Amino acid sequence: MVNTNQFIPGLEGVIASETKISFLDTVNSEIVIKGYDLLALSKTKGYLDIVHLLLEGTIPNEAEKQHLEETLKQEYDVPDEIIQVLSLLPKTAHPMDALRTGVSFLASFDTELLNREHSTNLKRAYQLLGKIPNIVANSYHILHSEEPVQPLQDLSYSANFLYMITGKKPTELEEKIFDRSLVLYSEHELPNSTFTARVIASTLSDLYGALTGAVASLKGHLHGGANEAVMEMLQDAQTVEGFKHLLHDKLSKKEKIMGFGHRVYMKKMDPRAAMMKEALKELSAVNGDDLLLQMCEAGEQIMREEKGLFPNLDYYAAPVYWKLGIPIPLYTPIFFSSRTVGLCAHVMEQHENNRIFRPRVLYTGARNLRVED
Ligand SMILES: CC(=O)SCCNC(=O)CCNC(=O)[C@H](O)C(C)(C)COP(=O)(O)OP(=O)(O)OC[C@H]1O[C@@H](n2cnc3c(N)ncnc32)[C@H](O)[C@@H]1OP(=O)(O)O
Ligand SMILES: O=C([O-])CC(=O)C(=O)O
Repeated sequence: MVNTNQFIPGLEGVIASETKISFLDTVNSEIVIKGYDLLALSKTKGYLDIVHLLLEGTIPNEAEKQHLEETLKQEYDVPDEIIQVLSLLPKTAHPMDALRTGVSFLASFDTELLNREHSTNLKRAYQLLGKIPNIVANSYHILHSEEPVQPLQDLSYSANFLYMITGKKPTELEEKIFDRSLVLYSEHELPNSTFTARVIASTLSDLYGALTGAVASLKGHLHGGANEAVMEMLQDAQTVEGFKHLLHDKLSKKEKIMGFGHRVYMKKMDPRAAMMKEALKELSAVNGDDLLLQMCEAGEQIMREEKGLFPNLDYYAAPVYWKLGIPIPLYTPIFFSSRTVGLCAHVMEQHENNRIFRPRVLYTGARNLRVED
C-alpha cells in the first residue's frame, strides 16, 4: 500500500515508470540507451543507428541501416491536406503549434487507430519519423509565405532534414554536426514530454495523441523551448560584455536563465552539452568566428560562480543551430523531431505493459462548506 499522504512537488526523484529503454546513470555519467551509453555511441554512430537501436533493439549493420533509410525515405511525403491545414494557420503561429496541429492531423489518415499492436505502432513510428521533418521544415516555409520544399532522396536522412530547412545542401561537417545533435536529443529517460506521452498512452489512447501531447509539453521554456530562448538571449546581447550584463541583470531580478540547470543532472554539466560545445568549436573554426562560443563560455562562468549551475543540452545546441543557418523558431521542433523515436519507443512500451496513471492529490482547499437553505 502506497503512502498517499506523501506529496513530492514536481515528482522529483519519484520512480514513475518501469522501462527497458533508457536510464540516466548520473553516478557513472552515462545515458544508458538499451544497454549502450548514448554519449559513447554519439562519437561513432549516427541518428539512424539510434533509431534502429530504440525501435528494433540492436545497432544495425550496414544492410539494416540502408533498409531503415529506405523505409524512412518512402515516408517523407505528407498528405496534401497537411500542407493545406498548415496554410490555414495565422502567419503568427509558432512552428511548434503548427507541428502539434500536423501530428494531430496525421492521426485522421490512420484507418486502424484502435490497433495498438507492436507491429502497427512500429509502422506508425517509421511513418512519423519520415514525415515529421517535412512538417517541421515546411510549416516554417508556409508560415513565411515561402513555397514548400520537396525532400531530396539522394541525401542522407539528416542532410535532407537540414536541406529542407535551409534550402541548401549541407557540407559534410554541417551534416555530421546536425546528425550528432539529433543523436543527443533522441532519447532521455523520463522528461516531462515523455512522461506526458506515457500518461496519455496509459489510457490506451493512440500514438498520435500521445505525441501531440508531447509536442505541447516540449514547447515550454522550462523544457525544449529553452533552446530558442537561449538563442534569443544571445542575439539580444550581441557581444560578450552584453551577454555578461544581460545575465547579471536577469540574475539580479531572480529570473531563471534558460539553458542552465537540470532536474536530474542538478549541479553537474549535462554531458550532452559538453558534446555540443565541441561541435560549436568545430563550426566556429570554419570561418574563424568564435563570438558565440566566447559569449557562451562567459555565460557558463557567470552561472557557475553565481549560482553553481551548469549548461544543459539546449544551451549549446542553440548556437550550433544558429551556425548551421537554422531559423530560431525551428530549434524546438527539431528537438521534437529527434525525440520522436524515443517517444514512440516509450508509447509502445506503455501500450505493451500498461497500467493507467492515476495518482492522488494533497488537498489543501476548503471543506465542510454548506449551501444555506
Ligand atoms: C533539454 C532540456 O529540456 S533541459 C531543460 C531546459 N530548460 C531550461 O534550461 C530552463 C532553465 N532551467 C530551469 O528552469 C530548471 O533548472 C529546470 C526546469 C531545468 C529544472 O527544474 P527543477 O529541478 O524544478 O529545479 P528548480 O527550478 O526547483 O531549481 C532549483 C534551484 O536552482 C535555481 N535554478 C534552477 N535553474 C535555474 C536557472 N536556469 N537559472 C537560475 N536559477 C536556476 C532555482 O531558482 C532554485 O533556486 P532556489 O532553491 O534558490 O529557489
Ligand atoms: O531530461 C529532462 O528532464 C529534459 C531533457 O534534458 C531532455 O528531455 O532531453
